[in-house]
Amino acid sequence: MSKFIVRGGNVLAGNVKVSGAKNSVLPIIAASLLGEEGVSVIRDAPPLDDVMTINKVLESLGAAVTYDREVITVDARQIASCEAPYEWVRKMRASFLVMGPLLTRMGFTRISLPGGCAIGTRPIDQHLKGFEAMGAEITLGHGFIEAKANGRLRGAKIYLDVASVGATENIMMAATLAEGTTIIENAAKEPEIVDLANYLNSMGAVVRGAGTGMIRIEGVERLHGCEHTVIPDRIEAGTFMVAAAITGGNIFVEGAIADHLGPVISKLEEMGVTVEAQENGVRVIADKPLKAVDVKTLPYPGFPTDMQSQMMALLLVSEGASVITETVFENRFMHVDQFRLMSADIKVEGRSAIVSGGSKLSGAKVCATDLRAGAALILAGLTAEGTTEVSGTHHIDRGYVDLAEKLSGLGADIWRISVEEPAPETEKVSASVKEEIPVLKIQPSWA
Ligand SMILES: CC(=O)N[C@H]1[C@@H](OP(=O)(O)OP(=O)(O)OC[C@H]2O[C@@H](n3ccc(=O)[nH]c3=O)[C@H](O)[C@@H]2O)O[C@H](CO)[C@@H](O)[C@@H]1O
Ligand SMILES: C=C(OP(=O)(O)O)C(=O)O
Repeated sequence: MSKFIVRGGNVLAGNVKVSGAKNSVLPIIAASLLGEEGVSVIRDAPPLDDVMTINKVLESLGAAVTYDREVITVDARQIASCEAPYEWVRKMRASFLVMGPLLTRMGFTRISLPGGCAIGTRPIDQHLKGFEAMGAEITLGHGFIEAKANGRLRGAKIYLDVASVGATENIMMAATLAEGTTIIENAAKEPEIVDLANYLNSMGAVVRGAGTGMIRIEGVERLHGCEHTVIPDRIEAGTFMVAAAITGGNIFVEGAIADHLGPVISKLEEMGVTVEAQENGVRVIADKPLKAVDVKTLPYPGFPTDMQSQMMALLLVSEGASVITETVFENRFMHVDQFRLMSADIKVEGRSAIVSGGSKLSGAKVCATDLRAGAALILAGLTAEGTTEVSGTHHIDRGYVDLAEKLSGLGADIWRISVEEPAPETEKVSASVKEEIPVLKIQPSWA
């Protein structure tokens, strides 16, 4: 177990490079199960714990997977099992994305129910509705879902009740090998959907309209491996943009695609931050006091829910009161209690949080309740008075590559310590002090 230790007060400046997008690479790795011929080569695959998990899922299904210096190869010519084991699906909901590829290619799949998580119940009804419309028989029981196709899946017209990212991806993948045409209406429009569609098309699929609310897929007989480079992670980029703003800094976020970050850039500009879109990235300069703004999360192209907690950290140090409304997940304010430990003044009323900004945050011992909450607490720690200790780092490692190293490269006083486990709260504190180590490149356990 480990913790991040952050000493607040440094102004961040310099250049930071964004890694490949977690939310692109995960469905893309799942999609590589569709390749009956050849091998897939996926470049700019970030060394994240989630990537390790989905690679393990593929291996458990019989695919051969290698990972070397951000390049993944997947040889899925032989599939030995159609069952995604509980131990992996429990760790990461995106494991459920192997369902569409397995069902359409193998005609059968059995997968553990992903269940809820810290940010909401996260049902999968829209995924299943899509598979059923394509002719699959779905059975649920004993914590598993079984899906069976009698022959090939059939193309269908599917209207999603919510523009779900995962359901759009799962159905799109299933439709690539279905007989005939599938149309997904009210499809999610996220850049990661477009990246997946580009990958599928490179495999020989025929997917049109990705990035709009209507996606049309013409089924083909077979798909093959291909080469693909994953898009930069817009949420990691947004997190560094907030790091610049919260410390009054000047950061060039290399690789950030301004087009993917429209609402985040707009909100930062409304607050008084200067954002310059450049050819290979985005420069963020914060040289004046920040103004409070209201934020409402929405599906893309609205403000991303995955940036909500980081934005809350920023609004805590801005002048005035702001209202943050979370419309995507029903329980994504778990970080509020942790911010309160840092002397934040936030009231939650239903789906809205009223943030009273302008007072100095104080360093405290806090815990990441989910991935983005962890990043947000680190951001708050960068500006807080004194030292902040952030535990729950396993959440952060799911989605950020070398976060402490990248921030310290920009001048932040942040490092990671290992902590002995298990121990009662009081003992953990002394362990953390005892085992302080300088910033070093933390290798993922599987590298
Ligand atoms: C690996 C990945 O890409 N994760 C992202 C993906 O998650 P994920 O794909 O799980 O998110 P969805 O877009 O599916 O969820 C959005 C909303 O739809 C609801 N819903 C979803 C499916 C369904 O069958 N029924 C249903 O009601 C969910 O409970 C949620 O309230 O998009 C989210 C929303 O941008 C992001 O926060 C996650 O980082
Ligand atoms: C919620 C997130 O991811 P996941 O869907 O993988 O839990 C996230 O990236 O913030």
